[in-house]
Amino acid sequence: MMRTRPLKVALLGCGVVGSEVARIMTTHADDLAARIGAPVELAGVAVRRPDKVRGGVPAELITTDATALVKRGDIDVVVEVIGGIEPARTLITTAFEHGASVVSANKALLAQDGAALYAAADQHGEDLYYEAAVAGAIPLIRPLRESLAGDKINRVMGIVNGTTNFILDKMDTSGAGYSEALDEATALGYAEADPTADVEGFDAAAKAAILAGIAFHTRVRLDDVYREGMTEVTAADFASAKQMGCTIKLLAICERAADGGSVTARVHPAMIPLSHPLASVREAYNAVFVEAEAAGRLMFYGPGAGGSPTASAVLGDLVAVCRNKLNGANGPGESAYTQLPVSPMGDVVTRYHISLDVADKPGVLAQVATVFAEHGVSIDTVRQTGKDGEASLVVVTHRAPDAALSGTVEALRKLDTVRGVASIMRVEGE
Ligand SMILES: NC(=O)C1=CN([C@@H]2O[C@H](COP(=O)(O)OP(=O)(O)OC[C@H]3O[C@@H](n4cnc5c(N)ncnc54)[C@H](O)[C@@H]3O)[C@@H](O)[C@H]2O)C=CC1
Ligand SMILES: N[C@@H](CC=O)C(=O)O
Ligand code: NA
Repeated sequence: MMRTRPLKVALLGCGVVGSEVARIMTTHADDLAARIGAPVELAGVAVRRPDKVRGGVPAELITTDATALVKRGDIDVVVEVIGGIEPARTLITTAFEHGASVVSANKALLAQDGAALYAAADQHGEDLYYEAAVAGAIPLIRPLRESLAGDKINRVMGIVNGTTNFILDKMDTSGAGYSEALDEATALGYAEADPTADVEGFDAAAKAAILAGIAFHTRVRLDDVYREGMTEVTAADFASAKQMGCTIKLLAICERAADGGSVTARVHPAMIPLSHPLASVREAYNAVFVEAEAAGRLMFYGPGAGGSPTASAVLGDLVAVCRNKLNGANGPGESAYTQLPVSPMGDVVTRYHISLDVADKPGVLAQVATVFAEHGVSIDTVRQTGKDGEASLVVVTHRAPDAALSGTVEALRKLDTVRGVASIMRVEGE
């Protein structure tokens, strides 16, 4: 039976995502009401620039006072799509204090203060949903929190940043320059307000922290995630990757240790074979593999960024939260009971692709091989090309602890015959 009194929604932020949320709420109002069992009404929209024309949003709903909006007392759900840490954090906790549940797309905040936000939601009997925060439109958070809640997840690995995937894809396929591709991604609404968050890997690291926390029922914060961005990936790296039958992707990898006693979370560029499903993830699409004990290997794929796809995830959460409100129920809260420590990157077992500029003279190869052996790192393949007394040596290793691999590289740098380390990249997906 349809309730006649509408559920009231406050929208904080009306940028790339917020404007699409407002549009869909308006154009799909009847369907949303039928699915929820009550009408949903946009009761206020907090913006920073009130003079900007916002088609479809009635002028009387616009306010620059987000705090007053969340304190109104008649708001059922606050949708936070302004981003950043403050004032988003205070607005969300104020919303809980004033009887509203929250839907947010804010991965930066959730990765930093998720535990405190969950605690505030729990204290006030409200919901905190954030499907849009990881991998845009792709249903991933709710499958992990709900559908897979009965299974044991051992690994989550994938592409979780649309902007960097877009840039790497353009560099790989059309030879586009980094800045040109970044400008295009920004114009398409994929990039963060400060795109450094994307290209330096902070956005993906925040998502990795969220995914690891949910998957392994523990607390993982942004600072626990090893992070390397993609700004140093060059055309030469792509050429090297091609010679190996690989491409380069920025990956987020969260793993439970084999003994189950710890977890790791990392974000870095990596070479992956062209035959791997992640290699064919193009443009701003995201794809995430989840490996669970009983379920086996699952793959989630779809648009990972952009206003409309992200709004889809926000609207899905809005419907769920509204249903909970009507039923007097709550969705799942934080599940961090395992309290597993997060191990450092040095303990992670990986493979390296190392490209060295060396002197082309007898004994160099043996010298280089000795350094690998001294660090307990086994070599898989070596490729040498030489010209005019100088040579390029490409070494691909077998799996070894990251600390041993980085120690090897440090020692190689000290050899007189090694003129320089042209590139180092991890190899994944084999
Ligand atoms: N754009 C995308 O593809 C995706 C974005 N997200 C997240 O969604 C959130 C919003 O992202 P976008 O819409 O892309 O950003 P945006 O920068 O286009 O929009 C944010 C809006 O919030 C407004 N704002 C900032 N502070 C405010 C305040 N105190 N009061 C009222 N308005 C304020 C800004 O003026 C801006 O219009 C961020 O947390 C972002 O990380 C998540 C997934 C995908
Ligand atoms: N800037 C992010 C937006 C979605 O989370 C991205 O590019 O993936
Ligand atoms: Na999602």
